[in-house]
Amino acid sequence: MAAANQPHAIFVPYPVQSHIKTMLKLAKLLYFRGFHITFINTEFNHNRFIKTRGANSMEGLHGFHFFTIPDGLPPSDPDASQDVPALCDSIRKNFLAPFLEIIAKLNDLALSSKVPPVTCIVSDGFMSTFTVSAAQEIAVPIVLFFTISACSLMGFKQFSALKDKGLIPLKDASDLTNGYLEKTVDWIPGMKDVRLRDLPDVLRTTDPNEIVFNFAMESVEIAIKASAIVTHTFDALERDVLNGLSSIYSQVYAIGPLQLHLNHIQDESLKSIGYNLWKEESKCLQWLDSMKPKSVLYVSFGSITVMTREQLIEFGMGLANSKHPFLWIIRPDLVIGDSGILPPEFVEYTKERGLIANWCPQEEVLNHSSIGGFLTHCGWGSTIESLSAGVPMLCWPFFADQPTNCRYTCCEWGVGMEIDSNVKRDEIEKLVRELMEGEKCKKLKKRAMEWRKLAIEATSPTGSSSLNLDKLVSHVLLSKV
Ligand SMILES: O=c1ccn([C@@H]2O[C@H](COP(=O)(O)OP(=O)(O)O[C@H]3O[C@H](CO)[C@@H](O)[C@H](O)[C@H]3O)[C@@H](O)[C@H]2O)c(=O)[nH]1
Repeated sequence: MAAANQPHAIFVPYPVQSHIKTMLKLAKLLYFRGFHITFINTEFNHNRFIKTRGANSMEGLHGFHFFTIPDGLPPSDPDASQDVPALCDSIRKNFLAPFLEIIAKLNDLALSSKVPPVTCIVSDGFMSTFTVSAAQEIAVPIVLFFTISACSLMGFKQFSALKDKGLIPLKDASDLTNGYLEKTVDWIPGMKDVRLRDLPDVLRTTDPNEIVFNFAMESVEIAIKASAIVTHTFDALERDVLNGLSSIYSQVYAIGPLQLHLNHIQDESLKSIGYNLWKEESKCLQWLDSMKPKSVLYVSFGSITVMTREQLIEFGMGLANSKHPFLWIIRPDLVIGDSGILPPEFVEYTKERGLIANWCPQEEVLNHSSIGGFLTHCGWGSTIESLSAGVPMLCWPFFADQPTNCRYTCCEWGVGMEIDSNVKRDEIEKLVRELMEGEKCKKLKKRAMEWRKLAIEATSPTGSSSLNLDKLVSHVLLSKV
């Protein structure tokens, strides 16, 4: 029997690794504050979790259940990331009906007291195209959780204004290379000196009907109708942009970094329900145990980035020539049309000081005493995890919000150096040396440790993120619409 007055939140992540992980963390935090949780994955991702983590892997928290929605896409490789434009298109067209069916089913179960009635929806900001109307239909509050930085959310939110001003879509493909993207945009609330190229690269299209461009623009516009907006950041890190967002959306809460809140919960059951769609290789931590403090560069490009074999080799030979130890995550689907096998000279040069794995427990890796730097694609999950661990970064943004995160990491927060998009081994060698040794390295590490301290403060019981989370729960999630 479920308690009829227990709050019941439905969680709807955007169906890719990083978003699911961040949403699961917030769901667990609410669970430990007494919420009943229904978490919705696509069938594709649910099956991947079961395949990777085992048949019972989605169990272990009483009152924390999973439901699935078909993703509406043709069958694809069960170990690979999916096609983002196809997903966005399908979300707009196919997700509302099965979502309403789940809500109806839950409310039926509530009639026989098997679950509490649904009281609120916590939707990924990029699922707003169907979740906001569903919440209105059943008259419950809806929180849109953007699992990205405040600066990149602000970047996406400017798309409609940039379009109205005729600045995007691009007039011609030559605008990608003729310096047009260097144009400064000086009127965005809370953002100074950003160039078009620092905004989410989804705007770099010449096609006004491009799917992801329109999907992103629509998602952040619909967000105005939500009860509240949440971002995975903290006030001290992005105060100006958060103030800017508050002038656009009615209630904005920065509640990150979520892992640091979870670190306060001393309950073994927290470990049940894992976050990863790939299996973490624990050999990584054992290998790090054998390395010297702060000596290892961690290299990972997240869950969606892909690259050519030529790019992989440039990274590999740059790492080899830098002579620094490294742990490099090469997902099975990282290299386009290739198994990612590196040339014999790379293997020869690095066999004593390099480890390659398919996937690792990244947050444990970043917090390991042997890690001295992170070569990243600037996904927001990786960026905030690196800031939380006090680890400086080399940045090679690949797509979406990553150019914005890169700009802030390097120019505003002072904890990173950017790698040219046309990656070359000599530049990698030079930047790895700069990050891991010498004067610049000291400055970046000092700054990274300062951000770590502020992140820990924000998630202490009286810190800004903890207070924002308290307010989010009491003023929004437990309120009536
Ligand atoms: O071996 C690995 C590699 C990664 N991770 C985890 O995977 C996540 C990767 O997330 P992120 O760094 O955000 O990268 P993407 O997977 O690329 O994330 C997508 O979603 C993010 C927002 O959630 C966006 O910022 C990115 O641009 C978008 O590509 C992080 O939590 C990592 O800890 C592991 O646990 N082990």
